[in-house]
Amino acid sequence: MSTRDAVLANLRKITDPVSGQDIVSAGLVRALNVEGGTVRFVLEIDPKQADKMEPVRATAEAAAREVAGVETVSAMMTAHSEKAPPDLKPKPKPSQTGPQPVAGVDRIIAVASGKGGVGKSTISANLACALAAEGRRVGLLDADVYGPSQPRMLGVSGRPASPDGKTILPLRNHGVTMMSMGLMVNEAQAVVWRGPMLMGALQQMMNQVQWGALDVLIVDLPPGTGDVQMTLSQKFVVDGVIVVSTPQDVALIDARKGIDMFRQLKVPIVGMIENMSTHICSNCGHEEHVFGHGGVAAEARALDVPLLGEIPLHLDIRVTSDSGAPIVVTRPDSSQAEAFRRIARDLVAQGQA
Ligand SMILES: Nc1ncnc2c1ncn2[C@@H]1O[C@H](COP(=O)(O)OP(=O)(O)OP(=O)(O)O)[C@@H](O)[C@H]1O
Repeated sequence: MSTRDAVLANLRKITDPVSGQDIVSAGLVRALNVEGGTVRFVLEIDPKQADKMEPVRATAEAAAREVAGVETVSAMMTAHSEKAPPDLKPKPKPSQTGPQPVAGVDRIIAVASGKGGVGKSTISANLACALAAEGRRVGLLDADVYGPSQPRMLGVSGRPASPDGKTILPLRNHGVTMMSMGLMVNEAQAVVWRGPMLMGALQQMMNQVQWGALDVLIVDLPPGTGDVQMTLSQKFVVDGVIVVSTPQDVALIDARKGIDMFRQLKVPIVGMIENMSTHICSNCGHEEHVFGHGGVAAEARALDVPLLGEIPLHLDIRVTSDSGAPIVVTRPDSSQAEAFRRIARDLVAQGQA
């Protein structure tokens, strides 16, 4: 029996609590894909049943893992669609193993940081919205499984649908097409994810999400130099990476490590952005250098990479991000928004985005 048939046989032993049938006969198992020891599939469910179905997903994952030769399993849940026919055909193996482009996507720009909490997601969201305002067709993939924040920042929620069982429909707001790994996995599960599962999920996000025709896909990476960064750079043609840092020494040391890694992976460095550069008091407009100022500019010079811009630390940037409409959308004429918009315009002018 092939691994695929053995996986299906095990999945047939699991009952769908909604229909009472086994989950394969009930048509819940979609996009089953076996590649070497890695098994991936989607459980297509009614979003109202998400809580009830989470144990089923976990059981299905465990059942697939019991099959001899299977090392890693990733099962995701997507919203149910009445029209979807079951799709259990194996996908053709990619002919090449080097970095691949993503269909319909002109450029992929990653946004990285060495350290967490330096504002990488805030910058990704604002840049995406600013590029959309410049008329670019923009996608934003939140690849930060450990702390997905783009659904909150762009004000979208709900589980993405999969109308054909093969592709996943992204969400859209503020002119940006968005998908987050956080919308597919629950956070408690994501924190224990390791290399192969992350790799599988990232590949699914890049290849199975219907991005449509995009001028640029921005990938908001997790902080640091881990599996997601490596997989993205090795499996996909990443046209450039933007490294975000605060001016503090600790953040800069980690940013330098990040730049070293991307250089080794042969990903071009688009430049660095200094975030929380100066603090502007929202009451009196007084400027203060809370984390020092100019540290990133000096580091960029030392590393011979461009400094793309400096974003002030301002309460409105945080409040607008937290409320689901980034500052470039809510207050496009403010000086804070202008800091992002200038970077976006420069990226367009340089042909980067
Ligand atoms: N320039 C800024 N001014 C004010 N607040 C900011 C600024 N940049 C980011 N923040 C706030 O700092 C917090 C961390 O930002 P964000 O989530 O973007 O960081 P991150 O680097 O993506 O973090 P993580 O590593 O956890 O993914 C958020 O509450 C955000 O609103």
